Order: sequence, then C-alpha cells, then structure tokens
Amino acid sequence: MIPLDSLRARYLDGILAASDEAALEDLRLAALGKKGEVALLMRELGKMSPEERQTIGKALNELKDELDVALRARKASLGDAALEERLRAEWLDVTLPARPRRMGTIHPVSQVTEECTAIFADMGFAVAEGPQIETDWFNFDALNIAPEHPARQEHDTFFMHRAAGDNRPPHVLRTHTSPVQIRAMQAQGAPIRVIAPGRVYRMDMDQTHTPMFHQIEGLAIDRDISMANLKWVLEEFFSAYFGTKVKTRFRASHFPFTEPSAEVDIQCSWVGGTLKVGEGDGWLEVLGSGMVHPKVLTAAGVDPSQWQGFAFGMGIDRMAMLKYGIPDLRAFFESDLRWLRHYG
Ligand SMILES: Cc1ccc(OCc2nc(C(=O)N[C@H]3CCS(=O)(=O)C3)cs2)cc1
Repeated sequence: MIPLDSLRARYLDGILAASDEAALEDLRLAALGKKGEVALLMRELGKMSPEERQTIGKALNELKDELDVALRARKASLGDAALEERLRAEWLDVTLPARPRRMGTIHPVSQVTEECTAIFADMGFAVAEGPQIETDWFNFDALNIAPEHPARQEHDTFFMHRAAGDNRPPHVLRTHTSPVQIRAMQAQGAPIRVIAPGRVYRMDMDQTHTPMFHQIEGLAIDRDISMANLKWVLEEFFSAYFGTKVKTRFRASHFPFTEPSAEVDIQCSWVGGTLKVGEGDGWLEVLGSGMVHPKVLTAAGVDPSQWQGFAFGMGIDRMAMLKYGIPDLRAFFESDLRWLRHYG
C-alpha cells in the first residue's frame, strides 16, 4: 500500500506549483480522474479485510476531499490571475463609447474685450498692458488724485501691507487701468493712441459691483485733439458695439485726471424690461471721459504745452450686461457652467 502521505504531499505540491489551469486540470485527472491514482487505490479496497477497508477507505475519501478543495482554491487563484493579466493587457477597451467632450465657450468678458479691442483697433488704437499690482504713485499720484482723496482709503482700495522695516513704496491692486496709460506715455511719448483693457480691483460688492471687475480705458494724445474728436470716437464705438446708430449725450462732470470732464450717456429705451439702444427718449450712463489734465501729462513725461488729448473709461462687465441682458454681475465670476454655457 503506497503510504498516502507521500501521494498527498506530491499532489498538494503539484497543485501549488501548477502555473495555469491546463496543468491544474491534468493534475486533477491524474489524482481524481477515473484512471487517477486515488480511483485505482479505491479499487484495491475490495481485496482488503473489513477493518482495513474502513480505515483506508476513510483516509482515501479524506484525501480526495482535501485534493478537491486544494484544486478548486488553486483554480480560483489562477482564474483571478488570468483575469488580472487580461485586464492589464487589455487596458484600452476600444469598445467603450467615447467620453463626452463638450465644446467650451468664451466668457462674455473675454468676448466683449475682444470685440471692443477690435473696434478701437479699426480707429487706430493699439492695446497697452501693465501690472495689476501697482505703486500708489502710478495708481493715484500720476493721475492727479490728491493724497487725502477718498479713493485712496482702504474702504475702496486693496493695499499690500508691508512688513515693518520694508520701505518699498506702498503697492495696491490697481483700481483702474489708467496707470497702464501713464506707463505707455512714459515709454513711447506723444502722439499716442492706446486702449488699456484689464482687471481692476475695488472694495465693493453688490448686484452691480464685484471686488474684481474689468475696465477698458482709452487715451488719444496729439497736437490738436478736442472733445469733438472724443464724441466722434465714442459714437463710432457704441454704434459698432451695439450694431445700430447710437447717439451720445455729454454731461459735465469732474474727475481729478481730466479737465473738462464728462459723463457720457447713450440713447436708449426700456421696451418691456429689455434695453433697446439707439432709440427712444431714455439715456443710460455708460462711461466717464474728458481732456487729460495737464498735470497728468506732465507726470507721464509729456509736455502739455505741446500735446493734448482725451481719455475715457468704461466697465467691460457692464457693457456685457447691457448687450446680453445679464442682470447680476456676481454671476460672471461664479464659474457656474450652466451660466457660462447660456451666455458663452
Ligand atoms: C493717463 C490717463 C488720463 C485720464 C484717464 O481717464 C480715464 C477716465 N475714466 C473715467 C471714468 O469715469 N472711469 C470709470 C467709468 C466706469 S469705471 O470702470 O468704474 C471707471 C473718466 S476719464 C485715464 C488715463
């Protein structure tokens, strides 16, 4: 009688060493198949005494069950490994549907900035850019804004606070893009025709004001530029922007950086809650403007006895709200995809 232990050890080792399911199946047949070693031993039982038959028979059945469990366990782990191998080999499942790719949209602020820039480019204005963090000189002093002017207060302006002993000049988040035009004049002198679009920052927050918003300012300096030139440039701009003939109305005003100054309205009517530009007997304020103050030209290194010209400033977000009928400025910056897709 073969000692069952060596048979058991041989098969258990063989099962653990089996490298794939085919080898395992061969082992199962060799051990437990009709012609398997266990089946052959079972046939020997008939030649034994009843006592032997019972002992050996029990041992053979236990061996059969043990090998069966070991074979199933090994088959399961080989199956997992085969699946793992297949998933690794077939990482790219070309039968999967393509990932939905939605077309992006251009933000209304970017659209309006590009549109305004193009319209002014047609009238000979180049685009000037500059830093968003400015010294208080470029943001205020150069624009003839007095030291005690309320706009310099912290309730209006974001100041960069300095560590003690840091004696660099105060820096602010620019409150308008006017400093860009000072820098442009310092760089190229007169004559000059530039527009300065960009982000500006003011301490403010409500339905029509956000701490960051977008402005576009214009500057035209030459030998004999007048308010009449300003009126023409603005009427050309608004007519192109709104796609219809737009009349403007100048109302006397005051800004430290322009003299004379004028707030400019465009003709409009509110038909059933929607804005109609270029008709009706209503007027809507859209920007501020004026002839550049001599002190501002001097600060920028341009001789006011030789050169003069106009400047204006308007809110890009506000222009987008007017054109697209967007009621709340805060929605511009909430990154709500539904809003962006609707207005984009
Ligand atoms: C060198 C230089 C000299 C003068 C300049 O004057 C730009 C001007 N801006 C305004 C004005 O009213 N701007 C506001 C309109 C709405 S807003 O976006 O809140 C800012 C009037 S004149 C600019 C640069």
